Amino acid sequence: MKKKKESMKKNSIIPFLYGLVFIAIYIYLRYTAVTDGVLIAFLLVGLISLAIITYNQLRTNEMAHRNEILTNEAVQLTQTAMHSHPSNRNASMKSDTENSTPTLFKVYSPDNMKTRMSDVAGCSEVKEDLMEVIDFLKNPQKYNEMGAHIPHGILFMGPPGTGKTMLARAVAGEANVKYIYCSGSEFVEKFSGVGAARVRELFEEAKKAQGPCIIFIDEIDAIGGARNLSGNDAEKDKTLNQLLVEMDGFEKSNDIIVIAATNRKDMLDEALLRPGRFDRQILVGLPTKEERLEILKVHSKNKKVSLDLDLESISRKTPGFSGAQLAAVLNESALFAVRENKPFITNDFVDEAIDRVLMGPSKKNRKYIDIERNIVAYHEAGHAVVGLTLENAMQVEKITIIPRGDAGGYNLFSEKEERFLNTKNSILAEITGLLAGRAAEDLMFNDITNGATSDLKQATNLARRYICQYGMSQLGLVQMDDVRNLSPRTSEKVDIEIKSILDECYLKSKDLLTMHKNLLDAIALELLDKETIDSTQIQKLACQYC
Ligand SMILES: Nc1ncnc2c1ncn2[C@@H]1O[C@H](COP(=O)(O)OP(=O)(O)OP(=O)(O)O)[C@@H](O)[C@H]1O
Ligand SMILES: [Zn+2]
Repeated sequence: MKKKKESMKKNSIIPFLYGLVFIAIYIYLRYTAVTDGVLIAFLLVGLISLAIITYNQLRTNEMAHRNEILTNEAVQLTQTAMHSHPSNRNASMKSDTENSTPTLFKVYSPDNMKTRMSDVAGCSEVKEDLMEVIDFLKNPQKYNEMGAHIPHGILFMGPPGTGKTMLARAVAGEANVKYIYCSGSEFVEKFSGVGAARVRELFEEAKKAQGPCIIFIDEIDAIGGARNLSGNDAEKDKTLNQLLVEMDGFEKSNDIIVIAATNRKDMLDEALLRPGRFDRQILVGLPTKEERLEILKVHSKNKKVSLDLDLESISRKTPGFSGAQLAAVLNESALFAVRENKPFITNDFVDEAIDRVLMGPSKKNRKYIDIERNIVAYHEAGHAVVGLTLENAMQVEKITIIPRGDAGGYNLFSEKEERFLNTKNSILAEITGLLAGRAAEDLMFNDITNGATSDLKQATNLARRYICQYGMSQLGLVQMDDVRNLSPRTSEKVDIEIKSILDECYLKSKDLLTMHKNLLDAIALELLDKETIDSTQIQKLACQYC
């Protein structure tokens, strides 16, 4: 309240001063040789501008007051939510509403940082990179004496769930330093200056440590997105500017390290990536097969697993899974075991859990009429036949017609061998495989369903990347990644090219299905009988009918 009165007092000084200056000039003019007309004009202009200034000041006062009330409410709500969440028991949330703008970050003392590098499986190169940072935090004087500068800003880039937060916590845990967590989205506010004030307070909190400290900003893209040229988002720009100011203000001897994480580096403002800011950028990508195995080992350590649980085979069946998804698979399997009253997690539970994590819960109670069941069986068999017969296609691990999430059924594919590069032929094979479900429906029933919606979406996106990112199409060696920069003519050309690739792949899949019609029938009939078939059964049918 006191603060509000003070700011109102400060704000009313401006019209008051303006009024004084105005009266002084009027008196001066009155006693000099100006005409009455000039005097009246001066009087009018002066009074109108005084009215405008006073009105603006009153509005600013009102906005600041509303702003304060709303942010106080927001803090109270978040505090309630955080205290009711068990994972936040160790975290203390700052909310100094009396003296400054409320903040929404969590401060952890070194004793509360239990995560270690050994808890993070895989990412050995990333961990190696971070060892130097940990050493600096442990012995800053060693580096300062040598005149060596350690980067104060580190940017983790990579898909969700790949362990970025875990790595930041592990750095703080290993170095035994204070850790402050916040999410970029918490700085996004409608009201002028609130986000910037929160950034200031975040850095003040870090400086309080009077020693090494880590600030982790998750989802930095929420504040660090490219600044708005149209000036529509002035509040967000102010917040980002404040972050830049704070980072530029680091002294050489300062031992605060800011780690930020993003899934969208392309969205970030260039200014953030300049030297002295987030100049060490580390890619935390999806795990390889070996890394998936290591992650599975870490997460199965504290679980009751059967002796024959084949982690190797699970890692093979889960290409593209993040660490978080793998952790979820093992957790889901444990839940299945409890539900079924079994003493251990078995391979069957894990298979079921992979399906669940990938496609959502099964909908066994969803009843198909017979014709729909037939269509789904042929649709899935269509995907499988192309996978089995087309060179460069992925290996089929499992096919099911048990509906899950939005899907009527699905194929689980694995990589024949782990590759880091996609060839032109393997991309075309993937598009052909994606369109094979629709092709089988058309071929067998002379009609088509909306069951291929997600296949078409994936195929179209892949074809677009083939043209616009990889430069593999007839349009040649061009990068047209940013659709916003395409002229209408080029856009049209891209659309025509996408259609031509999809049409070609569709014809190819229809040809393959016609050629291997016996295999298609055999897989569809087996699916209608058993609902789910695994790789051994699939291989058997393939040998018999190919
Ligand atoms: N390399 C890993 N080793 C062990 N566990 C992992 C690994 N990567 C992810 N996990 C598991 O996934 C969970 C989520 O990981 P984390 O929050 O660190 O991911 P993130 O990259 O920060 O995700 P987001 O981008 O969604 O914030 C972790 O708590 C952990 O259980
Ligand atoms: Zn499909």
